[in-house]
Amino acid sequence: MAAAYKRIVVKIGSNVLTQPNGLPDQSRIAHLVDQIVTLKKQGKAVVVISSGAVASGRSMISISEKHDAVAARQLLASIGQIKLINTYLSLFEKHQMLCSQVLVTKEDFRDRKHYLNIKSCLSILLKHQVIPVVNENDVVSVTELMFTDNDELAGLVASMLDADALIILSNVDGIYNGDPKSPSSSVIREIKRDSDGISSFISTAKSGSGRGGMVTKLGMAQKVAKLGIPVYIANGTRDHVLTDLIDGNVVNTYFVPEKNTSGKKKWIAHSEGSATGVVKLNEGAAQALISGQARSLLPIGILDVSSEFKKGDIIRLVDENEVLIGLGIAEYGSDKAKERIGQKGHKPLVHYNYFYAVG
Ligand SMILES: Nc1ncnc2c1ncn2[C@@H]1O[C@H](COP(=O)(O)OP(=O)(O)O)[C@@H](O)[C@H]1O
Ligand SMILES: N[C@@H](CCC(=O)OP(=O)(O)O)C(=O)O
Repeated sequence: MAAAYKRIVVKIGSNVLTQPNGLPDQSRIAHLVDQIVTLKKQGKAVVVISSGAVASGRSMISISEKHDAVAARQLLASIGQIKLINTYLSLFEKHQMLCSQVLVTKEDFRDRKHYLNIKSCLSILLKHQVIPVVNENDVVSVTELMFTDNDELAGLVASMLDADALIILSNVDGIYNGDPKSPSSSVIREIKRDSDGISSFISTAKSGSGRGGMVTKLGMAQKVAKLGIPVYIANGTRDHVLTDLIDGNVVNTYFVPEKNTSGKKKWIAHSEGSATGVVKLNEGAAQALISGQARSLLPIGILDVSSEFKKGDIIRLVDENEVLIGLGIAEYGSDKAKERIGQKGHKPLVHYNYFYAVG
């Protein structure tokens, strides 16, 4: 099955690219590039989401403790990203292949127009057989404007490109059912929508230079699988991991995909940050929307419209207890929605084609 994938997003964590002493691991990067080249030669399009700018920078300059953490990260990423991308460039050039640098911030995905701009940028690169090497632009992304980590960015890119698979390479074989270092723990081989209790196995411990840890990997992987894309977490420090994974020969955690969803739903799923309005639903409407059936939100199910929005905006739909149940595109603005609260006979505020249930 995996051998049939045509478009693959590969996320490489900082720890995969860094030696225990913090210096970039040139031979590992070279080995990963070799494997990506093999996949390219099999006719697959590959997009790389590569962390490692800060870790690379750390190997090049020492900075005193007195600088604040944000400024230090900017300095390290600014120096390190150029080093990192140069490493990729020279390695791909040895195989007569072109890679490119795509640096993004959360802001670049803030609305549909910006989202489509990035999508068309990646599409033209792929059309020209270029391997995009994407990273967050850490020099300008600070604090609340940042992605949680590159796992979030990778999930967004895989969804945006409707990838056939997302492969997350970290420094562990997958998600363990306990402490990964304990001999009594083993890798959970398959995670489905109804797999319970996985998060209880995950500690907030991170590897040396990682940012989000396994918690964000799990959340993101479940979301992407729910949108219809298979996700794999595997060990990027193992030899031949990418090619073996595609051939089905390596230990990993596999997230079973659900039914594939439309491009617009995938965009909505990743747009919570750009939602404007909040609409509160009664129990019946909330249940109907999360039932998994094709149900639209009619005004009769609305209890309250608590902030302004325009037609076409992404809005948050919450239940009676203010718990977020989903995101949707508003078919009309908040003024009309307020006038129609609790009334029959009006068109839906959110059509089911443009609703994404968060649970
Ligand atoms: N149950 C678990 N299974 C696997 N890894 C876990 C688990 N709980 C916590 N972790 C930690 O998550 C780390 C990987 O996340 P992270 O440090 O963000 O890596 P990356 O740099 O690849 O993004 C592992 O090195 C491990 O220490
Ligand atoms: N953008 C940062 C990486 C942030 C990040 O998410 O790191 P990781 O958890 O190792 O994937 C960098 O290039 O250093």
